[in-house]
Amino acid sequence: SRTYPTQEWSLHSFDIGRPLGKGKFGRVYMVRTKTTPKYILALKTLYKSELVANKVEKQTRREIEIQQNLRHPHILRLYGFFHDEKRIFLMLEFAGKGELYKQLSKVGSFSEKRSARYIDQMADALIYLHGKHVIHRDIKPENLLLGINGELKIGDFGWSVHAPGLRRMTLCGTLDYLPPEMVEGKEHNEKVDYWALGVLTYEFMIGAPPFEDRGSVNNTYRRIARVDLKFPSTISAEAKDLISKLLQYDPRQRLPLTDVLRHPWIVKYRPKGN
Ligand SMILES: O=C(O)Cn1ncc2ncnc(NCCc3cnc(NC(=O)Nc4cccc(Cl)c4)s3)c21
Repeated sequence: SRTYPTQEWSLHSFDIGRPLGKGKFGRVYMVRTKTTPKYILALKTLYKSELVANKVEKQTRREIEIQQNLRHPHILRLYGFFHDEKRIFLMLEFAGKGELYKQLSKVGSFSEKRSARYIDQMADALIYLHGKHVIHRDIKPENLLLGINGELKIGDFGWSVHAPGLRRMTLCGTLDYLPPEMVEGKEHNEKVDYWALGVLTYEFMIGAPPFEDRGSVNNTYRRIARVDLKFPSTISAEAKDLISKLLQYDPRQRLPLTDVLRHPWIVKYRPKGN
């Protein structure tokens, strides 16, 4: 393949636009390259001191190495990175419609049709990821973005690893998406993303994750370990069927992603012509 001249990138390569969001480790800015043709990107700044303080510098390196080699329409591109003495800068594909979780919290929950289309795109991206033996491990609405045409983009590979992995729960994000095997600290494989896909499907349609207990972390753990799954009556039988087949305690019982793509609930809402 053609080898591009490794352009030396720096902050001076860009006109800085509006801030897009405030992540945990730094801000994200919309930027435009000064080169012609001009490209619009999202520039994520990560403060080295913060990465060291949170012991995630190794993860950041791993994320950069993993995400730079991924090319998929539903995975946010990481074009490259550069750093100065204080910060690391990630040059990311700009997601024109921003953060999915903001839309979800604005409307409360998505229709079955909108949810099914997102899950169809997620399954496609995860098949690609797992094909490269990468597990995302942090599938949740906060890590999903929307492209300019409303298409889903998985971002933030800050927790992805090459399968299989064993993760200590250092950076405790939300536990709601953790599968039983991770709650129990066992070894895990890409099937953790199958479980998270089931949790995501549930949260898209109901507006809250299935095992959430806002009052107690321990009770959330318990509900996950028991797969204490309840559906409101508003959910269609086909949606319940898919979610139940993904939220299986035994990772080996979880519905393979290729069968997710063929599931009646997904096929029913797939746009005609693809
Ligand atoms: O989301 C927003 O704030 C707003 N927004 N709106 C549009 C838009 N278009 C693109 N990107 C955006 N945001 C950046 C998304 C990320 C992708 N990849 C990341 N990687 C990361 O954070 N890695 C990381 C950090 C700290 C520690 C470790 Cl271990 C890993 S963040 C956009």
